[in-house]
Amino acid sequence: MPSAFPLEILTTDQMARADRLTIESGVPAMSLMESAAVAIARATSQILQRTSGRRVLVLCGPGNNGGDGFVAARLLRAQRYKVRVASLTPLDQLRGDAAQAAAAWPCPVSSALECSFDGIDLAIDALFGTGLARDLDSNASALVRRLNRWRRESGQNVVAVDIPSGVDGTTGAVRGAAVEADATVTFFRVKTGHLLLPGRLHCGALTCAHIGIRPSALDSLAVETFVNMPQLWRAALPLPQVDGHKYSRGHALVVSGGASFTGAARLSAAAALRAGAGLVTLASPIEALAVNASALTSVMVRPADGAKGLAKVLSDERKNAVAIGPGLGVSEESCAQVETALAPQAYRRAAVLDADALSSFAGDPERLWRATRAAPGPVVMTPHAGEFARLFAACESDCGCRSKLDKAREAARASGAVVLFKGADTVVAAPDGRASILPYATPWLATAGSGDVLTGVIAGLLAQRMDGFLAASCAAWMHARAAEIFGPGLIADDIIAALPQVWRELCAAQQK
Ligand SMILES: NC(=O)C1=CN([C@@H]2O[C@H](COP(=O)(O)OP(=O)(O)OC[C@H]3O[C@@H](n4cnc5c(N)ncnc54)[C@H](OP(=O)(O)O)[C@@H]3O)[C@@H](O)[C@H]2O)[C@@H](O)CC1
Ligand SMILES: Nc1ncnc2c1ncn2[C@@H]1O[C@H](COP(=O)(O)OP(=O)(O)O)[C@@H](O)[C@H]1O
Ligand SMILES: [K+]
Repeated sequence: MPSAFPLEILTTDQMARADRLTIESGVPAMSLMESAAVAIARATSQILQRTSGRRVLVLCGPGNNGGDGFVAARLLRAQRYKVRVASLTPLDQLRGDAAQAAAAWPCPVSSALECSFDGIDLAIDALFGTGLARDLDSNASALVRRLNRWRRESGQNVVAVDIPSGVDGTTGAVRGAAVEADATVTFFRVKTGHLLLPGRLHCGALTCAHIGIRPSALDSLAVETFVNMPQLWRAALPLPQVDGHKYSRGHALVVSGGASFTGAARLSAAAALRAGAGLVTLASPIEALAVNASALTSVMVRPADGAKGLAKVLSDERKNAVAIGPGLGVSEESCAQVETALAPQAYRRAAVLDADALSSFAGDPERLWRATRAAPGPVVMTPHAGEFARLFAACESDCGCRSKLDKAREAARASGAVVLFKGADTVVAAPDGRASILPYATPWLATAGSGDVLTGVIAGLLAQRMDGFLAASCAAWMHARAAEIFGPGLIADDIIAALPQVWRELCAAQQK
């Protein structure tokens, strides 16, 4: 996992407001730019010390991102680095702080469109930052492509100021072309575009520098998007109590598919136990009872055929969280089972819907929303991109300018459920507007059954009565951390086996 960031994630509009509020409160804009440049110069010289490089090219754009570049150039020159500056815009067209920063640069400035990278040890990308308002034009795109080619061919480093130029700071989309950076230094708070793909892949090592904007600038921004890291959900993390017992840790029920599709639900069930549920029962079709029973030890198995059988097993109120979908099969009977799992009850049973529990409603998602909205407790849905597209066509059919985060939020509002939108940049969105973005997950997680394990971890946390949004966020993090601990060669079973180590780390941090 990357080093910790501040919890809040901003859009570029929110960042601009925080900036404005800070300047209105009396902090000079130039002092923010100076602090930003100090952080850039520090990151640059750390890399140059490592590579023993001395020669730096700073590419400056038309706005304040370019202004940061001019100031960083001056600071690095003062540290005796050999610095050249190239500008995308004629200097007489610069305005405000950027013009002031350029005026304080004591050496000649060349045109960025014609600049050479010959003999350069490191390039600073200060072309566009959070003010990027449209796709790069052909000149800027050509420059970015030339920079990327130089980086790949020379093996030298590129440091991006605030965000790699061409990445949309809010959506993470590439606007025509985008810089591929080795390190990105952003300011105050990370932006959504740093963590959503493809933006994250352009950032390299991302750090967030304090530049003098006070946290109180967040007060009026109503920030609802957070980095998915332990700080977000640590206070709600369920831990066994000295005076507790297994029932006080909750009882998760996992619904199994037919005889040839039982592995998925067993993975979920084992993961729910490892996530801390006091008891886990597998509701199995009678035809699959023998295979399930012979493959399980600490997970209990009960016969349950179809929706009726499930209703009978669920008549025990102590089964307070149900996971359904892995290996279930796409059918009308599956729809009926999901409706049974979500049926209004006098008590708050929680539910996780994954895989076939979602796909079974592809032809009539409104039917599923009726059930999720009426459900008595928290409901978490865990679609991957294919399942999301099938179920949330309305959130998908747009001009292409909405981000994964926007889509997940919209889906959560439409369904009244927490939506965990899987992938390398897993987003969790709650119907009340809260959302989290997982900053990192190893691609070794792309292996059969990995999603089934995630479903089980969520069910285990929900059984322990964790809030739906926090449980889904925590599960996504634990899942990713377990995979990171295990490392290369991972299969789904290994995620379950690594969960105790994740708990040990979380408990150790809790005791500090
Ligand atoms: N916020 C803070 O607290 C602090 C922010 N700081 C820094 O300021 C940066 C934000 O500065 P910014 O607002 O001037 O925007 P920036 O990214 O330089 O670009 C805007 C310029 O680009 C132009 N332009 C836009 N798109 C274009 C395109 N496709 N192709 C061509 N041109 C395009 C646009 O022109 P226009 O749209 O007006 O035609 C305008 O001239 C931020 O990333 C950080 O580095 C720090 O100093 C510390 C404090
Ligand atoms: N490239 C990737 N990087 C990080 N995590 C990934 C990547 N691809 C998939 N994952 C994660 O792996 C899991 C796969 O789940 P899913 O697609 O449902 O698989 P399955 O159905 O086989 O269980 C999800 O948690 C997803 O976020
Ligand atoms: K930049």
